[in-house]
Amino acid sequence: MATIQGNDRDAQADKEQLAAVRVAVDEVDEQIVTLIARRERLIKIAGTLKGDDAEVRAPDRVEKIIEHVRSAAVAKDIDPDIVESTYRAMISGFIELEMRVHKDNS
Ligand SMILES: O=C(O)C(=O)C[C@]1(C(=O)O)C=C[C@@H](O)C=C1
Repeated sequence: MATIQGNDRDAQADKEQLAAVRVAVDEVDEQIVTLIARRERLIKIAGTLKGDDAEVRAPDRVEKIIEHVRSAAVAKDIDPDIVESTYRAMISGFIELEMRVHKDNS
């Protein structure tokens, strides 16, 4: 009878563990998208409250947010550069959304 031995068993265990890790990653992604949806609702409201395009883009506010999330990353012992680049990409998308909302409201 064939049995799984040595390296084969390790490879099989790694595959199973990777599958479990991917299930957990998918769950985290669901939670992140839920939070992004909440953030989007707030950004849309902000877009109706601002006076002009410069106020929508608010570069000083963006830098404050980046500073804040970098500190939060350091406190959680994760890479602040990954958090910063994620936030810059996300905020850039939200600025375009907020610009559209602002234009529709003015
Ligand atoms: O804080 C604001 O004023 C927002 O509108 C939010 C937000 C963001 O997505 O974080 C969006 C646009 C501005 O450039 C700054 C920040």
